[in-house]
Amino acid sequence: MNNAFFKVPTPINEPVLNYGPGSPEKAALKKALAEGRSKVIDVPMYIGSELVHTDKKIKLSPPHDHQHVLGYASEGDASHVHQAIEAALAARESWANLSWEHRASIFLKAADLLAGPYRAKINAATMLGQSKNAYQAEIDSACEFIDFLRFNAYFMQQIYTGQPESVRGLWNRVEYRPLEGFVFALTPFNFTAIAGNLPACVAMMGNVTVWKPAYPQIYSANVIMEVLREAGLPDGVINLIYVDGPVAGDIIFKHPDFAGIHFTGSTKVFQTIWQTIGENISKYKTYPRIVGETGGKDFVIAHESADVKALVTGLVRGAFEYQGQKCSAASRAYIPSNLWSAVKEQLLADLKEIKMGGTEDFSNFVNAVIDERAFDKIAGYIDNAKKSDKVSLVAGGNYDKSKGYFIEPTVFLTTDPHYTTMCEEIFGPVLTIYVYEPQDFEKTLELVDSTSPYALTGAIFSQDRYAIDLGMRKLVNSAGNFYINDKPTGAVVGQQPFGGARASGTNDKAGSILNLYRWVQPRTIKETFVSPTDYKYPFLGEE
Ligand SMILES: NC(=O)c1ccc[n+]([C@@H]2O[C@H](COP(=O)([O-])OP(=O)(O)OC[C@H]3O[C@@H](n4cnc5c(N)ncnc54)[C@H](O)[C@@H]3O)[C@@H](O)[C@H]2O)c1
Ligand SMILES: N[C@@H](CCC=O)C(=O)O
Repeated sequence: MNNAFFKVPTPINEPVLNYGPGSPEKAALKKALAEGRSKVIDVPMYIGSELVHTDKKIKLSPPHDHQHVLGYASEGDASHVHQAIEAALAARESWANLSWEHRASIFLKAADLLAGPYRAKINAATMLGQSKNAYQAEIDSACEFIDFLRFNAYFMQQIYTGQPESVRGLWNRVEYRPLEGFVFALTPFNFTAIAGNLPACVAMMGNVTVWKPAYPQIYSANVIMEVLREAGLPDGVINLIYVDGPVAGDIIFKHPDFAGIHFTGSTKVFQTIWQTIGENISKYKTYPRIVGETGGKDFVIAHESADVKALVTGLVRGAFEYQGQKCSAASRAYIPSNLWSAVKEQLLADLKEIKMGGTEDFSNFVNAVIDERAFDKIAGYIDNAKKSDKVSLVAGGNYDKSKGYFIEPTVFLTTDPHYTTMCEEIFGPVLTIYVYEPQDFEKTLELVDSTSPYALTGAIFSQDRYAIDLGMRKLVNSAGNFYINDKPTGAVVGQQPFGGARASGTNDKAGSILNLYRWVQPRTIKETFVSPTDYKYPFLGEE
C-alpha cells in the first residue's frame, strides 16, 4: 500500500572512470578480463523461473580472437518463443499491480550494482564479447546503462505526476497503465546499454517482455540478467531467449497479446517488422506500439572558418571509435578546399599514431569489427572503392581476419558526392570525404540533406555564427541529433536525448520521458461527486 507521493532520487550522470595507469578501476577490470578469458561458461536462456539449456549451442568468442572460446549459449526454437510469451503473460498481473516505487527500486538497485560490484564484470564482458576498448565499454555498459536506469526511474515519476485539471463538483484523474499484453524487445549487438535498456525501461513502466538480443551480445546480456535478478526483478518480467530473429518474429507478430515492439537495429529489419505488423493488424487485441531506432549515414560538414584540429579530432573519434560501429558514426564528410590540405595532414598524423588490436591491451584505440559477416561486407566496400575511378585512398584500406576481424581505419576521397560510400550505411571504420569549394557552402548543405534517406546524427564545424545558423536551418530535417563543433557520436542520457527521423527511426528518444510515454496506456477517470438527477436543461420548457 502506497500512502505517500514518493520522490525518486534526482539522477546525476554516472562519472566516467579513466582507467589510467595504477588506478583501482584498471586493476579490477584487468582481473575481470583475465577471469572471463580463463573460463568457458554455459549461458542459459531465462524463461519465467527457468534457466533453459538446450543441445543446440552458439559459440561465444572475442571478435579480436575468434579461435578463443568464452562460452556456449543455448539456442532456442519456436517452442521457447511460445514459452517466453506464456511466462511473460503469467507474470503480467502481479507485476502490473505492484506499486511503482517497488519497480523503481529494483531498477535503481540494478544501477547501483552496475556502478559498484558489477562494473568490472559488465565492462569486461563487453570488451571480450563485443570487442570494445576499456573507454568505449565504460561509457556504454557501465555509464550509459546506469544512466538509463536512474533517469528513467525519475521520468517515470514525472509521468505519473502528470494530471489533468478538475472543475468544481468533480475530480479528473489519469492513471498510466501498462500495455495490455507483452512487449517484444529486439536489440542490436553494438551497445550493451541499449540492449539492456530496451527491455528494462518497458518493464519499469509495468510491462512484461520477451527479449531477443543479437547473438554477438549474448555474453554481456547474460551479465545484465544476472544483475537484474540480483536486484530483485521477479521471474517472467523479462524473458531472455536466443532464437533466430525471423523464427521469433513469426510467432510474436501473430500473437493476439502482442502489445508493442521496442527495437534498435538496422533500417531494413525494422521496415520488414513494421510491414509484418501491418499485415497482422486485425489479429491484435490492441494497436501495438512500434518504437524503432535504426541506421544512419551520419555527416560532418566543415565551413571554411572551421578549426582544423577540432574538426580532425571530431572526424577521427566520430568515425573510428568502436570501429565505426555506432549508428551515430561519422561516415561522410564535406570539407572546403581551403582546409583540405591541413585537414589531410593532421588526419594522417593522427591515424599514424592509432594502434589496432585486442581489447585486453589498453593501448589499442581500434579493435575488431563484430563478426565475419560484418568484416566481409566492410571489406567489400573497401575493395570496390579501391577499384573506382571516382575514389582515391587517403589512409588505411587493409584488413585481416586471420586472428580477429581487424580492419584499418580507412579514409577515402571521392569526386562524386553520390558515390556508394557517401550514401549507404557501412557500419565499419570507413570515412569518405568530398571536397567542395567554399563559395558552394549553401549548395553543399543541400547536398548533405538530400544524399541519404537517413536523418540520425550530423555535425557542423564552423567559427562563423552565420554559417552555423544557415547550417541549422538547411539541415533542420537531416539529423535527430545535431552537433555544433563536436563529433556526431557520444550522446549522454539526460543531456542529449538520442534518436533520428526519416529512415533512422521513430525518434522516440531513448532514455527520455518521450520514450517512456510509449509504454503506457493511459486511463482517464472522471468522478462526479454529486451526480445530476434530472436530464432537462434549465431552459427547456420555455419558448
Ligand atoms: N538509431 C539507434 O539508436 C541505433 C543504435 C544502435 C544500433 N543501430 C543500428 O543497428 C544496426 C546494427 O545492429 P545489428 O547488426 O545488431 O542490427 P540488425 O538489424 O541486424 O539486428 C537487430 C536485431 O534484430 C534481429 N533480427 C535481424 N533480422 C531479423 C528479422 N528478419 N526478424 C526479426 N528479428 C531480426 C537481430 O537478431 C537483432 O537481435 C545498424 O544499422 C545501426 O545503425 C541504431
Ligand atoms: N547513442 C550512441 C549511438 C548509439 C548507436 O549505435 C551515440 O550517441 O554515439
